[in-house]
Amino acid sequence: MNEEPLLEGDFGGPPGAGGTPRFHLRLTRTELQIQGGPPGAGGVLRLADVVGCHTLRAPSLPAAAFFAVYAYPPRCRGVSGGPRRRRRAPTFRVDAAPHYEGNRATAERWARAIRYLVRGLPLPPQTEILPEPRRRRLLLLLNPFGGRGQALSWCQSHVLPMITEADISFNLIQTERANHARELVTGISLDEWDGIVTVSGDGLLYEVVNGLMDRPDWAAALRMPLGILPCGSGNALAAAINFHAGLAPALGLSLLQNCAVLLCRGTPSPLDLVSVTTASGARVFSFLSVAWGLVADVDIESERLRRLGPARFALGAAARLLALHTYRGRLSYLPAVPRSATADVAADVTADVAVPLPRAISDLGLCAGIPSGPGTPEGDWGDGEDAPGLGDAPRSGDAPGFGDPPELGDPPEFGDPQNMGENPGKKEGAAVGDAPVRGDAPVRGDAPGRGDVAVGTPPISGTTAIPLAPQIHEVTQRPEDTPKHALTSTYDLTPNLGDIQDPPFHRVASDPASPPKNASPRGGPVDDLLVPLGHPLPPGWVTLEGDFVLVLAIYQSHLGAELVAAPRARPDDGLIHLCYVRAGVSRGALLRALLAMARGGGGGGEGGDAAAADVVAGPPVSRVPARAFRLEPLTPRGVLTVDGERVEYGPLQGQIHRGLARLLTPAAP
Ligand SMILES: Nc1ncnc2c1ncn2[C@@H]1O[C@H](COP(=O)(O)OP(=O)(O)OP(=O)(O)O)[C@@H](O)[C@H]1O
Repeated sequence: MNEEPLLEGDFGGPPGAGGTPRFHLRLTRTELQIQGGPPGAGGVLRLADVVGCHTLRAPSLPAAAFFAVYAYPPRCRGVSGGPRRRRRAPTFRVDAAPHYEGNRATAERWARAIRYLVRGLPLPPQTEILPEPRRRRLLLLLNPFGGRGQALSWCQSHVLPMITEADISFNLIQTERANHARELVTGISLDEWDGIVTVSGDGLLYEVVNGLMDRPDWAAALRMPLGILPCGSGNALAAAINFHAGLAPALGLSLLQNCAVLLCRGTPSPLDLVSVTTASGARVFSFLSVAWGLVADVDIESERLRRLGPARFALGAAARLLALHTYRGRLSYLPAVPRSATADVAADVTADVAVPLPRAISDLGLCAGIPSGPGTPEGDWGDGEDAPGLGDAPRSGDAPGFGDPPELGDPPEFGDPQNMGENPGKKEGAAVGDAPVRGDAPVRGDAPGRGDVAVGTPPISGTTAIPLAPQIHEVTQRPEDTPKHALTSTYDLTPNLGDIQDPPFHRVASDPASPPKNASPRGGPVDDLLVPLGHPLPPGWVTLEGDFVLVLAIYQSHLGAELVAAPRARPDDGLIHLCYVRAGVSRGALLRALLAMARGGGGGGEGGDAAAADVVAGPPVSRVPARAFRLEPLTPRGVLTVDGERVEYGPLQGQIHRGLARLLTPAAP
């Protein structure tokens, strides 16, 4: 309540409330403070929960103007999956001036100021003459079969009304088959859109990223802001966005509502991509993870349990724990740590045998800290019921909740973009097949911004001097040492069925001779940290050889909506968080590690994230921050996934490209 108000004024209630309830409003940068009105009507509306504000007119009160604030504060606590949000639309009457024009000007001043604040746009000092912020146009791509198949109904009931209130115009296209989204984005006209948003799981966004990379103008295409509305079974990126926004862990509809609110408030921010090259030379771009062993097996084997939603992963993991497999292979990586810090990294890596890793890494300040609090506080806007006397503006297409149905203001200034009566989702129905559902006709305007973002990271050269634990042997790697069988074996695509003995790992130092750089086989930046698969690694790389339960290269905090795998990972930290568990781990220790990950993702409720950050960090999970990695499976059969999608089995390698893509995330207040 102490923040300096940007606007302050006295207003009446909605049309049906008559003239008596009067409200005193104060608008600050972070909240709308509502005082007065009937008992219980006051309170504070956090702008973090507000998606838009429209001006309205009531025919029965021709001189008055109204403005409605659309907010979705979290309501119920204790609901499984996190707090649900409930729509609020407090509506205020402006009636101080004798004529409509004067009242409309005041209502519009408030509405625009709120819209600016919600979108994080800089407010000019003089708020009297705010120009209308440009309307955003989103291309929504929806997989009707993602997750439990609820994407379309959830989108219609929860997303489309909200983004309409946020003045976002959209086209909604349902995908008809795998790779449909990928094909679509290779052909779209980029400057018609301010963002591409997938409504499904991580797999659909993976298609979009790689479709943009297929374009000849891939560099410009990757400037297109991307968003995700989670309706899949994994929803890892959505959970990471939720996490970094400081919101309480959420699942299902709660997570979707959170992400929809965040999207309405979103501005583009950098998103790291990892280019992954497989044995055949295919190159894909990944925003989430590369997995081998337990994680990949569970992901692919639980596909048939898709209808269970996120529970499919818990069941799959339980089955895999009972029949634990190990995989022999060679994991090499280019540490992300500068030379001066090698001692700490060495401690971590060597400690694969004995000491937890991530603490030392975070102590080096390489990773941004995780948000301190588990969730943002709820506003004190009543306790679940509508405040008496403070009528909510009707939902678009709903019967009005008060006597006189509000109307648009004057058409020239309050035209379609403000049209409260318009609800594309309800009015027109969502398209099935490739007929797009039109929201409002897209407005042509500025092409999406093309800010400069660093592509790639400077190579780190030099040979790392690492003190070795007694169990680990250093070997100088020469070309003839390259495991030819690993590079030339025929890999089939069935999971490994046999456990393998657990010999100690070997660290292999790389050959200092300067190897050839990896050429870019198709669109995308050159992988300047990599040499072609099959060539000896450049100086500065570290290699571990042995038997693994899992190897996971992850660049987001979450592996699934309920699984925090790298709590300190940020979407743009320029790091591959390399996690691995070596053979010999007990089932109990592995189960504890998985449960700690699940606690971080929501199983532990609020506060779980921070606690899990420490638990997940310890043994048996070893972690190394890296810029690039190479994985050479020596077990001839197994599963490899990129962003949860299966790729050819065999050696692969990847390098991070910092901030190569852009992600729609909420603007800082
Ligand atoms: N209309 C469609 N019919 C069949 N498959 C589709 C269709 N649209 C997309 N796909 C494919 O479905 C797969 C899964 O999609 P998606 O990842 O969006 O959902 P999910 O698997 O439930 O979620 P998650 O990846 O988060 O677990 C992707 O490989 C995608 O290519």
